[in-house]
Amino acid sequence: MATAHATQRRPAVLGDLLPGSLARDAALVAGAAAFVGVAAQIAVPLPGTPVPVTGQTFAVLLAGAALGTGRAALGMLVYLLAGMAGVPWFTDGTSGAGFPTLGYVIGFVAAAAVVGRLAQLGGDRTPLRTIGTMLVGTVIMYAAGVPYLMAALGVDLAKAIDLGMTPFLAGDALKVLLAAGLLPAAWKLTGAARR
Ligand SMILES: O=C(O)CCCC[C@@H]1SC[C@@H]2NC(=O)N[C@@H]21
Repeated sequence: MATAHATQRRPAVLGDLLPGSLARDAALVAGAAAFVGVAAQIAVPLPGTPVPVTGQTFAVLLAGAALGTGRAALGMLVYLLAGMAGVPWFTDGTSGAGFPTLGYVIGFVAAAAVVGRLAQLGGDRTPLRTIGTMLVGTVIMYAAGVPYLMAALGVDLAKAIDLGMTPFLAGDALKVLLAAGLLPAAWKLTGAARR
Protein backbone atom coordinates (compact mmCIF):
# COMPACT_ATOMS: atom_id res chain seq x y z
CA MET A 1 0.00 0.00 0.00
CA ALA A 2 2.76 2.41 0.99
CA THR A 3 4.65 1.51 -2.18
CA ALA A 4 1.57 2.03 -4.37
CA HIS A 5 0.98 5.42 -2.74
CA ALA A 6 4.59 6.44 -3.29
CA THR A 7 4.36 5.37 -6.94
CA GLN A 8 1.27 7.52 -7.49
CA ARG A 9 3.06 10.59 -6.16
CA ARG A 10 5.99 10.18 -8.50
CA PRO A 11 5.98 12.91 -11.21
CA ALA A 12 4.86 11.51 -14.56
CA VAL A 13 5.93 14.58 -16.53
CA LEU A 14 8.13 17.59 -15.74
CA GLY A 15 5.11 19.84 -15.08
CA ASP A 16 4.14 17.64 -12.13
CA LEU A 17 7.23 18.84 -10.30
CA LEU A 18 5.58 22.23 -9.71
CA PRO A 19 3.51 22.50 -6.53
CA GLY A 20 -0.25 23.06 -6.49
CA SER A 21 -2.94 21.48 -8.59
CA LEU A 22 -5.77 23.43 -10.27
CA ALA A 23 -4.02 26.82 -10.29
CA ARG A 24 -0.82 25.14 -11.42
CA ASP A 25 -2.62 23.31 -14.21
CA ALA A 26 -4.41 26.47 -15.40
CA ALA A 27 -1.09 28.34 -15.43
CA LEU A 28 0.59 25.51 -17.34
CA VAL A 29 -2.21 25.40 -19.93
CA ALA A 30 -2.11 29.19 -20.46
CA GLY A 31 1.69 29.14 -20.40
CA ALA A 32 1.83 26.43 -23.07
CA ALA A 33 -0.46 28.41 -25.35
CA ALA A 34 1.57 31.58 -24.83
CA PHE A 35 4.86 29.68 -25.31
CA VAL A 36 3.71 28.41 -28.72
CA GLY A 37 2.41 31.92 -29.54
CA VAL A 38 5.84 33.40 -28.83
CA ALA A 39 7.58 30.60 -30.75
CA ALA A 40 5.30 31.35 -33.72
CA GLN A 41 6.88 34.80 -33.98
CA ILE A 42 10.17 33.10 -34.84
CA ALA A 43 9.11 32.56 -38.43
CA VAL A 44 11.37 32.43 -41.45
CA PRO A 45 9.64 32.60 -44.85
CA LEU A 46 10.91 30.25 -47.55
CA PRO A 47 10.73 31.12 -51.25
CA GLY A 48 8.02 29.36 -53.23
CA THR A 49 5.89 28.14 -50.32
CA PRO A 50 3.33 29.80 -48.04
CA VAL A 51 4.60 27.65 -45.14
CA PRO A 52 7.31 29.28 -43.01
CA VAL A 53 9.96 27.63 -40.85
CA THR A 54 8.79 28.37 -37.31
CA GLY A 55 9.64 27.71 -33.69
CA GLN A 56 6.13 26.35 -33.07
CA THR A 57 6.91 22.69 -33.62
CA PHE A 58 9.67 22.75 -31.03
CA ALA A 59 7.44 24.55 -28.53
CA VAL A 60 4.57 22.12 -29.12
CA LEU A 61 6.81 19.09 -28.61
CA LEU A 62 8.34 20.53 -25.43
CA ALA A 63 4.95 21.57 -24.04
CA GLY A 64 3.50 18.15 -24.82
CA ALA A 65 6.27 16.30 -23.03
CA ALA A 66 6.45 18.68 -20.09
CA LEU A 67 2.72 18.97 -19.41
CA GLY A 68 1.33 15.54 -20.22
CA THR A 69 -1.55 14.69 -22.48
CA GLY A 70 -4.53 16.56 -20.94
CA ARG A 71 -2.90 19.86 -20.10
CA ALA A 72 -0.84 19.92 -23.30
CA ALA A 73 -3.86 19.22 -25.53
CA LEU A 74 -5.87 21.85 -23.68
CA GLY A 75 -3.05 24.37 -24.04
CA MET A 76 -2.92 23.79 -27.80
CA LEU A 77 -6.71 23.97 -28.04
CA VAL A 78 -6.58 27.35 -26.28
CA TYR A 79 -3.85 28.41 -28.73
CA LEU A 80 -5.94 27.29 -31.73
CA LEU A 81 -9.29 28.71 -30.62
CA ALA A 82 -7.95 31.99 -29.25
CA GLY A 83 -5.93 32.49 -32.45
CA MET A 84 -9.00 31.79 -34.59
CA ALA A 85 -10.99 34.19 -32.43
CA GLY A 86 -8.52 37.02 -32.99
CA VAL A 87 -5.52 36.73 -30.66
CA PRO A 88 -2.64 37.61 -33.00
CA TRP A 89 -0.31 34.77 -32.06
CA PHE A 90 -0.13 32.65 -35.18
CA THR A 91 2.99 33.18 -37.32
CA ASP A 92 3.92 36.82 -37.90
CA GLY A 93 1.31 38.09 -35.47
CA THR A 94 -1.65 36.84 -37.50
CA SER A 95 -4.99 35.41 -36.35
CA GLY A 96 -8.21 34.07 -37.88
CA ALA A 97 -9.02 30.94 -39.84
CA GLY A 98 -8.53 31.79 -43.50
CA PHE A 99 -4.93 30.78 -43.99
CA PRO A 100 -3.49 27.64 -45.58
CA THR A 101 -1.31 26.58 -42.64
CA LEU A 102 -4.21 26.26 -40.18
CA GLY A 103 -4.03 22.47 -40.55
CA TYR A 104 -0.67 22.37 -38.77
CA VAL A 105 -2.12 24.34 -35.86
CA ILE A 106 -5.01 21.84 -35.66
CA GLY A 107 -2.35 19.11 -35.72
CA PHE A 108 -0.59 20.73 -32.75
CA VAL A 109 -3.50 19.68 -30.52
CA ALA A 110 -3.24 16.00 -31.45
CA ALA A 111 0.57 16.06 -31.49
CA ALA A 112 0.77 17.59 -28.01
CA ALA A 113 -1.76 15.06 -26.68
CA VAL A 114 0.14 12.06 -28.07
CA VAL A 115 3.58 13.40 -27.09
CA GLY A 116 2.19 14.11 -23.62
CA ARG A 117 0.87 10.57 -23.28
CA LEU A 118 4.16 9.06 -24.46
CA ALA A 119 6.04 11.27 -21.98
CA GLN A 120 3.75 10.07 -19.19
CA LEU A 121 4.82 6.55 -20.15
CA GLY A 122 8.49 7.55 -19.82
CA GLY A 123 9.06 8.57 -23.44
CA ASP A 124 11.14 11.62 -22.51
CA ARG A 125 13.50 10.02 -20.01
CA THR A 126 16.33 9.03 -22.36
CA PRO A 127 17.59 10.72 -25.55
CA LEU A 128 16.67 7.72 -27.71
CA ARG A 129 13.13 7.44 -26.33
CA THR A 130 12.70 11.21 -26.67
CA ILE A 131 13.71 11.05 -30.34
CA GLY A 132 11.01 8.42 -30.92
CA THR A 133 8.41 10.43 -29.02
CA MET A 134 9.20 13.66 -30.86
CA LEU A 135 9.22 11.95 -34.25
CA VAL A 136 5.71 10.64 -33.59
CA GLY A 137 4.59 14.17 -32.65
CA THR A 138 6.20 15.68 -35.74
CA VAL A 139 4.57 13.12 -38.05
CA ILE A 140 1.16 13.97 -36.54
CA MET A 141 1.66 17.69 -37.32
CA TYR A 142 2.43 16.86 -40.95
CA ALA A 143 -0.45 14.39 -41.14
CA ALA A 144 -2.81 17.26 -40.33
CA GLY A 145 -0.95 20.11 -42.06
CA VAL A 146 -0.24 18.60 -45.47
CA PRO A 147 -3.81 17.44 -46.34
CA TYR A 148 -5.13 20.82 -45.14
CA LEU A 149 -2.61 22.53 -47.41
CA MET A 150 -3.79 20.36 -50.32
CA ALA A 151 -7.39 21.42 -49.78
CA ALA A 152 -6.60 25.08 -49.08
CA LEU A 153 -4.35 25.54 -52.11
CA GLY A 154 -6.13 23.09 -54.41
CA VAL A 155 -2.96 21.11 -55.13
CA ASP A 156 -2.30 17.36 -55.25
CA LEU A 157 -0.56 15.42 -52.51
CA ALA A 158 2.86 15.46 -54.18
CA LYS A 159 2.73 19.25 -54.52
CA ALA A 160 1.51 19.67 -50.93
CA ILE A 161 4.42 17.54 -49.70
CA ASP A 162 6.79 19.67 -51.82
CA LEU A 163 5.40 22.86 -50.30
CA GLY A 164 4.62 21.79 -46.77
CA MET A 165 6.90 18.96 -45.73
CA THR A 166 10.10 18.41 -47.70
CA PRO A 167 11.63 21.86 -47.03
CA PHE A 168 11.11 21.44 -43.27
CA LEU A 169 12.41 17.94 -42.63
CA ALA A 170 16.00 18.91 -41.80
CA GLY A 171 14.96 21.76 -39.48
CA ASP A 172 12.34 19.66 -37.73
CA ALA A 173 14.88 16.84 -37.29
CA LEU A 174 17.15 19.37 -35.55
CA LYS A 175 14.31 20.40 -33.23
CA VAL A 176 13.72 16.73 -32.38
CA LEU A 177 17.41 16.30 -31.55
CA LEU A 178 17.42 19.46 -29.45
CA ALA A 179 14.41 18.21 -27.48
CA ALA A 180 16.11 14.83 -27.09
CA GLY A 181 19.03 16.61 -25.47
CA LEU A 182 16.96 18.95 -23.30
CA LEU A 183 14.24 16.77 -21.79
CA PRO A 184 16.29 13.88 -20.40
CA ALA A 185 18.77 16.48 -19.09
CA ALA A 186 15.92 18.32 -17.35
CA TRP A 187 14.84 15.06 -15.70
CA LYS A 188 18.40 14.44 -14.59
CA LEU A 189 18.66 17.96 -13.14
CA THR A 190 15.47 17.54 -11.13
CA GLY A 191 16.84 14.36 -9.60
CA ALA A 192 13.34 12.86 -9.91
CA ALA A 193 12.98 9.09 -9.95
CA ARG A 194 13.52 7.29 -13.24
CA ARG A 195 11.04 4.98 -14.94
O1 LIG B 1 0.87 29.64 -39.71
C1 LIG B 1 0.99 29.04 -38.64
O2 LIG B 1 0.79 29.60 -37.53
C2 LIG B 1 1.41 27.59 -38.67
C3 LIG B 1 2.73 27.39 -39.35
C4 LIG B 1 3.10 25.93 -39.44
C5 LIG B 1 4.53 25.71 -39.91
C6 LIG B 1 4.82 24.24 -40.20
S1 LIG B 1 4.75 23.25 -38.74
C7 LIG B 1 5.64 21.95 -39.48
C8 LIG B 1 6.68 22.60 -40.37
N1 LIG B 1 7.89 22.91 -39.65
C9 LIG B 1 8.15 24.21 -39.67
O3 LIG B 1 9.15 24.75 -39.11
N2 LIG B 1 7.21 24.87 -40.33
C10 LIG B 1 6.18 23.97 -40.82
